[in-house]
Amino acid sequence: MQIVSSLSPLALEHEGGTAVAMGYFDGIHIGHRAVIEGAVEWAKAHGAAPAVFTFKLPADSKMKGRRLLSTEDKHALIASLGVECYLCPEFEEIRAMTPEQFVYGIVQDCHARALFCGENFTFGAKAAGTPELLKELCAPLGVEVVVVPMAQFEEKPVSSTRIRTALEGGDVPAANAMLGMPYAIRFAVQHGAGLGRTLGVPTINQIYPAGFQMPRYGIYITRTRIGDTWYPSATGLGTRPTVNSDETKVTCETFIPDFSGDLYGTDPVVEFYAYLSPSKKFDTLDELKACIDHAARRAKAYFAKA
Ligand SMILES: Cc1cc2nc3c(=O)[nH]c(=O)nc-3n(C[C@H](O)[C@H](O)[C@H](O)COP(=O)(O)O)c2cc1C
Ligand SMILES: Nc1ncnc2c1ncn2[C@@H]1O[C@H](COP(=O)(O)OP(=O)(O)OP(=O)(O)O)[C@@H](O)[C@H]1O
Repeated sequence: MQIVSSLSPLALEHEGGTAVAMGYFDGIHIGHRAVIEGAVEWAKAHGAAPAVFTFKLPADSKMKGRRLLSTEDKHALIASLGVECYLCPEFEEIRAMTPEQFVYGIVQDCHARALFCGENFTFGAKAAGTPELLKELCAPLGVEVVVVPMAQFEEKPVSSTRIRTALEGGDVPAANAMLGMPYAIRFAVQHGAGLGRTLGVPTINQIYPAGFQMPRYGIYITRTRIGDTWYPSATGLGTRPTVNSDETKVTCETFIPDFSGDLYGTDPVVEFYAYLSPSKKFDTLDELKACIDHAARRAKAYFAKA
């Protein structure tokens, strides 16, 4: 996938132009996929290159909520859908553009023959552009506009915002249904206090980077990929009240009962499946160990059934 990080013309290998899916696409949920797959299919049928036009926000930006996906994982998911060109300027570069400037800019830089978006797509300064205006502006240019119907979950449109809310409430099945895949993290394994290992429940510690959306604090059934193998696992996300009194220290700790080995320096994928319970402040470390073992048994039973 060719990645262009500013608003500048794409270098295309052939004359067929592009079909461009437009939007922020955080999470690559089922609605996003419908828009992107629409562009990929159109491109295949018309001898064009499938493209995505999106934009980058600073990590501390509040504009699109907290991140569901890292830039790398977003790229990998979009590439896996068959997208060949990825145009991703900083938001500042496009913030003040009128809807007309925005559309003419994309059509020119992407050599676009078709533009794809969802029904809730907005563009241009103050989000003034609508899908109707997009069609009006594109008609004289001979550029086709395809507005994809909103993908629904429980009779309401899916959005990245709804997925964030589901995660905040610990409703993993809803988040996963809207994502069309398990909610997952892939962060580097950090050194912890080493207490888990002493207790016989070693954990990988992963830290959510600033600006990322965290699920509700508590204990989850997860599975973890090491190499090419998926292992049932149990994850505790939060402040570890039994062993830590600093409320600002939040960790995501995963115990993988059927694996032993050194995972420091790796970034295993941890997929979330179900919220079990809130974390507790236990009086003894034996009780903490029993809680972690219990969650691990639940995880193994969950995947044994699946
Ligand atoms: C499945 C699971 C559940 C956990 N539940 C709790 C909990 O209820 N209360 C708590 O204080 N810590 C909980 N933790 C975090 C443990 O305190 C932590 O993993 C342990 O102290 C080891 O930390 P270390 O990796 O820094 O050595 C949980 C961890 C896991 C993996
Ligand atoms: N449920 C959906 N069905 C189809 N297309 C969608 C859906 N949700 C968003 N889109 C489209 O996907 C593209 C990217 O959407 P974008 O990430 O900007 O918004 P979103 O998913 O609604 O998230 P947010 O809640 O942050 O607004 C846009 O073209 C948008 O219209």
